[in-house]
Amino acid sequence: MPGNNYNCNPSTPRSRLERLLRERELRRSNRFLHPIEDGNRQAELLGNDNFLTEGENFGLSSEEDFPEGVAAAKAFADGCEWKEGRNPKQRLLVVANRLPVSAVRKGEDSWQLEMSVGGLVSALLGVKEFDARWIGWAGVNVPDSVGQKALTKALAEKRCIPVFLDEEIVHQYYNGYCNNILWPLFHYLGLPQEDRLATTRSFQSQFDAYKKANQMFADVVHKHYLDGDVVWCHDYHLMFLPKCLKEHNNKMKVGWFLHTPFPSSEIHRTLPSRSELLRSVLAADLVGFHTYDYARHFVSACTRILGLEGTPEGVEDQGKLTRVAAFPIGIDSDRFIRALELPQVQEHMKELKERFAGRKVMLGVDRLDMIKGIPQKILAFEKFLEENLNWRDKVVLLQIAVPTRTDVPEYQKLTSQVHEIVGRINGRFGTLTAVPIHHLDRSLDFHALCALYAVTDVALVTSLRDGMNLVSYEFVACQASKKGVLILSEFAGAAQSLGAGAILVNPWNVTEVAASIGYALNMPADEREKRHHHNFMHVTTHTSQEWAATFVSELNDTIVEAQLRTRQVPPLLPIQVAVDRYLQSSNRLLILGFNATLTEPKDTLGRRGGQIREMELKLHPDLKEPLKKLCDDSKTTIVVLSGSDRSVLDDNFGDYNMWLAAENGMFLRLTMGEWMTTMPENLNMDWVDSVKHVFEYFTERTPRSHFELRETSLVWNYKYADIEFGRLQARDLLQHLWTGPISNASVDVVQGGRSVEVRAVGVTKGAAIDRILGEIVHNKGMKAPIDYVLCIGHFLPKDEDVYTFFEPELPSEAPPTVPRPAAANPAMTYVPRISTTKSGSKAARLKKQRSLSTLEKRATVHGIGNAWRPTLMRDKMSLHEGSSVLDLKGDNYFSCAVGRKRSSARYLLGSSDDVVTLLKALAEGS
Ligand SMILES: O=P(O)(O)OC[C@H]1O[C@H](O[C@H]2O[C@H](CO)[C@@H](O)[C@H](O)[C@H]2O)[C@H](O)[C@@H](O)[C@@H]1O
Ligand SMILES: O=c1ccn([C@@H]2O[C@H](COP(=O)(O)OP(=O)(O)O)[C@@H](O)[C@H]2O)c(=O)[nH]1
Repeated sequence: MPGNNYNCNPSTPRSRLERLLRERELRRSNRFLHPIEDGNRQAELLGNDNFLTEGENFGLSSEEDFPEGVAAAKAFADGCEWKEGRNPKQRLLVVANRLPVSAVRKGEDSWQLEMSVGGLVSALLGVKEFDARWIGWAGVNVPDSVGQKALTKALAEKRCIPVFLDEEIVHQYYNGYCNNILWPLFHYLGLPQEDRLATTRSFQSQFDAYKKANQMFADVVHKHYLDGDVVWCHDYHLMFLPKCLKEHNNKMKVGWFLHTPFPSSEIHRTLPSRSELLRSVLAADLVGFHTYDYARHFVSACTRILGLEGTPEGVEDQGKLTRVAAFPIGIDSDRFIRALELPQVQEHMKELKERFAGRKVMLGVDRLDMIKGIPQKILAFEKFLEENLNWRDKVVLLQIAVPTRTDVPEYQKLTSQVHEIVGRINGRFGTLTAVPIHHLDRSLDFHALCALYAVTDVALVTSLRDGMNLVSYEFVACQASKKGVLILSEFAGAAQSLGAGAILVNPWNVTEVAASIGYALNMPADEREKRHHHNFMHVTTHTSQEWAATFVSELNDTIVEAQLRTRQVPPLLPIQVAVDRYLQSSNRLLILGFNATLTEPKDTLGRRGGQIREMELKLHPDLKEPLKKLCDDSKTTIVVLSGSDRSVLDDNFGDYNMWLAAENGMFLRLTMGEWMTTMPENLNMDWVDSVKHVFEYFTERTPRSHFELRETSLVWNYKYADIEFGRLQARDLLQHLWTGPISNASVDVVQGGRSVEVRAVGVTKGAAIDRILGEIVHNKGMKAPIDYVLCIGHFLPKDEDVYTFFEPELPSEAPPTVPRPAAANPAMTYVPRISTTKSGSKAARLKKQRSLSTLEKRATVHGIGNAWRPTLMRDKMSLHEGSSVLDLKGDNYFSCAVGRKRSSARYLLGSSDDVVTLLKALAEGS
């Protein structure tokens, strides 16, 4: 129980930032307090070079440790603080396509396990803070159960759990969808160009295999999952996994991290399965990227492609927030630093120095992948040799090109291409005893790699795109004595962290890279030292341990924050209760919004394709019948309260027996009667023309935006425009309005999700309902109090006062009553200012609406109606006998927000389809 380990403390961090700062301090002091323990762990690890024995490595250790990140997160969550010493490690299920070990079959039931190559594996090897298990594919097809059983057992010793994928799935999912479609696309190489038709044809079957494979990973997770585990999904192979996991168990803590770049939304939108993949990832609680740019691209794809809301925190869909943030990965730098002290590494270094004595060593270490820019690198080196005769026998380029994804044709082509260029250059510049390029199509073991890093003068990383590139980090970690130079592609994520110390290049610019090689080789010692120092500090402080601890602790926080948010979300409307109470009541009032309450719900496609159709507001066809029935019930009064103008309400509801309140309640009519205005007197509308001018300007300059000129307000709507451009334009528009046309005007500016509305002060639904209610009570000559109110709408926050209007001041308070009014005022004490107007031109109506209704005149004559008062008239209202207009008995009030999660309404309904269900039930019941 977390509670046992924590102690409530007033200094408990209250905010995320505060907690992260606290955690950082804890981590630092822990490093200082437990250096030996840490050293032992390294020695243990290094003693088993490149191999994982039980209980060591990537957080798979069984030894107890100091789980600061988790403890602090829990402390934050519980409002308590980590108390003392040791705490059980948090269980972590790491799910990645590739296991840290790949299996080679040695017999029917015997297996040899080899270290897998790649940055993802390297980084996760450094994660030691957790009680982790790794779920993934062992890189081999095991069709027989004997083999599967034996391999499962062998892997269990490394705390690895296999997912068995057959050859066909691997072909379609890994070689096909992952490495031939997603990988090039995410690295800006586009969808496969050659054999386009074949690709298009095979696309669907590959995507199906991708989903199937993800489900297979999910099935294994379910088998091993225990309550409270954190499930951390990795990379583009498993974008479908968060959805599979959450569908099975919504309580699971799920994080997803992408190790590659996430491209601009313009690239992502070319992918046929673009929306499905984004939605699946959004099922996670926390989504992480290496850099802020990738995170920004992802959020932008969600807003542009899915039409969701991007916030500084992440992506919001119907009140559900998926947090999106940047978590730059690092390496286990100590592991490299310590390795350099080992005798076998020193021996390697000596050999290398002797072998290349008198020549400067340049190094490239990459998987043989088109994103790594190996041909570009070699061509730049060739150019350097061409232009610098004096360096030809004084420099050597060692290129380690680790074979990868060899079943994918693009990779096979790349291999031949690189071989061809290397051969040509060596033929051109080589001598009988030496060649300028040593190209190795193989991987090196850890010690050989460390030695190579340490003797290198210039490391050359020319990735065309790269999620991070850990080779550059490893090189820096091994250069404490040599202080060599790093030439780094500006398109690698690492450029954002090591950019200050490295020489940044555009790998496509061969001339620039060649010149940088010259600059690096000739760089004076003091400049090298300064640059190295800067990068070394970064690499040794931003480690893979920090990366994982931060991600997991943020994930824990995100879940706690989501729980807090959920607690603030009103519950769903208990439809049956609302119906039962309705049936038991005798004087009911139903206040219904129009847009998104009584209209048909719009799906995303409709939003993109049906602007014209959608802009014309139409009553949900399924509502016609129940609404008619409810309107004809003498015990029920219905008001449609909308921001729309009168003609829209006339068109949709003219045939029903109900009250229409247009323009946020500023105009009112019983469908049998004429329009009246409830507008406050002296409503100053002088600002309208200048605001209209500004709205016109922005509408012209924002494609697919439009504006509505209403009598009491103007609305500029950019719902259908490019969302980011729309927001920028809205910001400009507001800035312009505030400093100009409305700087002194008595207006309210209401910002909707995708709209800006300017209204005269006092034009809110809440203020209007007060006056509308008065008019209804008067018009009906109500004798008995209203004993049931149902108020449903998709109202903007500014208009939510309509929900609170009917709430009692205090929960236990009796409904408002007022003393019996004076005889001089026979009807009631409320003072509506209502005047009749007829439909006509807007200008004509604007003039007419100022005339007074009989009711208003009467009130004025009695000396109480001169001005509209913003106070709650509800509290002053009473019936003839002095009893209150409202007698809701506390519980007979159902306020309900449709399609919103944050609301002051008592209840929620998902969409207007739920409104249909409810109104049908009310109609049927009565
Ligand atoms: O598993 P493979 O198909 O053999 O590929 C190896 C790995 O390549 C990619 O690595 C990425 O992760 C690194 C660490 O975050 C990052 O530095 C690098 O820029 C990326 O390319 C891939 O994302 C991994 O899933 C693969 O395992
Ligand atoms: O012969 C080799 C060459 C590379 N690597 C490792 O492969 C990883 C490459 O990671 P990087 O992030 O640079 O790129 P990725 O291959 O993941 O795209 C680094 O940790 C290297 O140490 C290795 O173990 N043996």
